Amino acid sequence: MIGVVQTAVSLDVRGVHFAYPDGHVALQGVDLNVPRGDRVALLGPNGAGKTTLVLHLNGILTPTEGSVSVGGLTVTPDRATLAEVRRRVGIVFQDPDDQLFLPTVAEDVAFGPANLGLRGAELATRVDEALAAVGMGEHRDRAPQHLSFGQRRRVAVATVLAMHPEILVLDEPSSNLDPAARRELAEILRGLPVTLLMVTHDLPYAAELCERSVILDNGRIVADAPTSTLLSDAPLLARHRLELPYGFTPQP
Ligand SMILES: Nc1ncnc2c1ncn2[C@@H]1O[C@H](COP(=O)(O)OP(=O)(O)OP(=O)(O)O)[C@@H](O)[C@H]1O
Repeated sequence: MIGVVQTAVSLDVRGVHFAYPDGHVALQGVDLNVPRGDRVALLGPNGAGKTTLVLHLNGILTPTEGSVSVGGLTVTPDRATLAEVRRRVGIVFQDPDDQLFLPTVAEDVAFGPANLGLRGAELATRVDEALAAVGMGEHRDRAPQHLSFGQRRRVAVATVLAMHPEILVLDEPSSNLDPAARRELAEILRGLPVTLLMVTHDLPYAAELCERSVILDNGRIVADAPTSTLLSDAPLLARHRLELPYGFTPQP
């Protein structure tokens, strides 16, 4: 087992409402509890509120009503709490270019732990382990902008793993990956001993990686069940604009 994560803590979202400054109500009373070590897929149509919910998990957004806690720590907007929450919750955004901005892969991966105060051998070990976990060690001295999209996605995952997060949140990790890169990323994610929350439109990916799935629609959780149960419910999927690829049958 790779040594990049020490503990996994649970996520507790209670009664979260959120309205954007223009008044648009994006979340309308979301409850979601993820026990330690579980892997949960967050499904739902465009505009359902998935990214808005993710942005609450490390305090980028603050609920209008309700609360979010991470391993028992309630997310509040004060600096000390936010620093600890962001250490515990690592978010891999959909576009890796949002997370890569330094001249080399190794510098990008070192950036977060260096900000936590790590230096020298300890920092080097973090970088080596995170790059090894995503199979990108040999690319450490390359410029991120010269890598393929799938390689940049892996490096973005490494930048988050290097922080030793307890909860890993991924926003559409399989999008724009070729079939081999998609499968390899699934193998990497399956091997990580973290609590995992994955936003995805890729229902087979949810089935492959997550024992449980929730559907968010119109700012509300409308289903929460084992992934195979949920994906076998054709009327439920149709009601929430979710479609299985042709020929895919969920395995119990
Ligand atoms: N900055 C903003 N200001 C106002 N409304 C916003 C803002 N960002 C998102 N919204 C609205 O909030 C709702 C939820 O958006 P969100 O991006 O969370 O959906 P999503 O489920 O992630 O969608 P997708 O699958 O398309 O990524 C949408 O109706 C969207 O138009």
